[in-house]
Amino acid sequence: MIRVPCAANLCKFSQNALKVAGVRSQGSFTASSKTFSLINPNTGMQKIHTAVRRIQPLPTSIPSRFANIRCMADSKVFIREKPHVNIGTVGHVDHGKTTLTAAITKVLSNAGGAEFRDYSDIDRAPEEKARGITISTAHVEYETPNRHYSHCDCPGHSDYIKNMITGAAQMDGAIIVVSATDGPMPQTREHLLLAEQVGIKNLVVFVNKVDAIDDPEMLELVDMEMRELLTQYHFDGDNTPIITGSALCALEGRKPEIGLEAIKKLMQAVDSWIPTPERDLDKPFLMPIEDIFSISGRGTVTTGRVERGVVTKGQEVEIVGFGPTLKTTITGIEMFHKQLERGEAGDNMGALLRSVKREQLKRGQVMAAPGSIKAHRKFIAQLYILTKEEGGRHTPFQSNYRPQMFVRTCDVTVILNHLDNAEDPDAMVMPGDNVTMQGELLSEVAIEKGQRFTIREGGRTVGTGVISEVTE
Ligand SMILES: Nc1nc2c(ncn2[C@@H]2O[C@H](COP(=O)(O)OP(=O)(O)OP(=O)(O)O)[C@@H](O)[C@H]2O)c(=O)[nH]1
Ligand SMILES: [Mg+2]
Repeated sequence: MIRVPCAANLCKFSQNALKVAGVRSQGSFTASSKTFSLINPNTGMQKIHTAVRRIQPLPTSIPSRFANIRCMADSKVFIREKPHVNIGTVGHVDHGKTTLTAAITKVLSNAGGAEFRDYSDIDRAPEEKARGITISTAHVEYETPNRHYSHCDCPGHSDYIKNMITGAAQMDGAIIVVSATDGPMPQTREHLLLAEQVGIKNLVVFVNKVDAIDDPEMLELVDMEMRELLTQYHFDGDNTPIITGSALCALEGRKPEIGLEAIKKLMQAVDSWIPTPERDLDKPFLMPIEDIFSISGRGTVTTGRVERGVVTKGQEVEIVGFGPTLKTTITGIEMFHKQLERGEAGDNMGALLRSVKREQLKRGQVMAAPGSIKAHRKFIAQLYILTKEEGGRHTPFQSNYRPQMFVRTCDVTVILNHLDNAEDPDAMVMPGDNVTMQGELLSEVAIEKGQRFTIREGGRTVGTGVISEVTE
């Protein structure tokens, strides 16, 4: 059963259709609306369905793959499929992230691609519980002629840090806002560093508040400084689009040359410079192993939820983690007690394996397309350490800290140390800190750059992290 995160206003028919498809909404239903849309978080495809008496419009494969339901106010039947991209505004405090978010919705709402969201509406961000950590984020939705966007804006610096490390609202790209009056400031740098470490590859720069400067040379300076910084953090400093304008003017409908027009230019740059993320279905197959059974007369079966890619009966796979990689062939795929020819991202399936013994397998290994992932022992990660209030540690720790690391279905002891080139190798890591550390796992596990994980100690989560580099 999938729970639908947002409240949906759907009529009785849609409710039934969803029920049959195995989708459960947390919201209440009303009898007013006739169409609703489903956004597939894996493929980013958005489908708008019409509610009808018969429950046909929802194919049975929907439940595992669609997670969001949004109600469309009008009752016209239309199907729209646009690629979906997650972005956000980042940058130094007060540089205009929230004003820009509101301005984007205003400009796009005039073109029919958004619902206007007022500044106060966005800034009063709801608190989200992401893996036990409360993060304030506002999610705003809009679309350009080419793509559908979910846009995340956080109220405070620490919320950005948590959000980017936990991936509460994963960003495929971001708009970095920098005020023309100040130029890049400490949090501009910090967000660039974080963006790099969590694997965001493309950024667009918005130089804001140009209405408030008298000296146009200031703009050249900010442009130069931003390109230098981008290059320093391994972004494409030479070619990254830098748009100048005023979010406030756009929001207040003044000076269209730096208001409205700048926002249009910005969204064109976002459309073209931030690539559509590769769909999970197109990636090489990977399923973390949750459980292992041996079925007498048939062989060994592994179960789990397919994280990415597609697998078919007869396909060769590798079992990676805890010891040497094993090669085997999938001789059968089963879902809900039915034999199938293929499984794909989002499916919970069981795989019957050729000539592998139950004793050779372990929860925490992954089953993957050959050569697509390897087991490793050492890595560098960006970590956020929970505060006492967030259920984390009450006391700081130092190098040689040994919590349990949870990654996919695996848990393994990890030794965390300050980096070899750390300024102070004895430095304390305090609850609430954001630190870069190197980790050494006691057993080899399938990990890769960008992999998120949590660290736990005595049964409670004390931190969360993302791997920025695999070193050994
Ligand atoms: N003159 C001028 N002021 C602006 C512009 N954009 C935003 N501001 C003002 O700058 C201040 C900060 O704007 P916000 O949008 O709240 O900035 P923020 O980056 O979201 O700030 P935090 O969420 O606190 O980090 C507000 O007073 C805005 O009205 C602009 O284009 N021109
Ligand atoms: Mg803000």
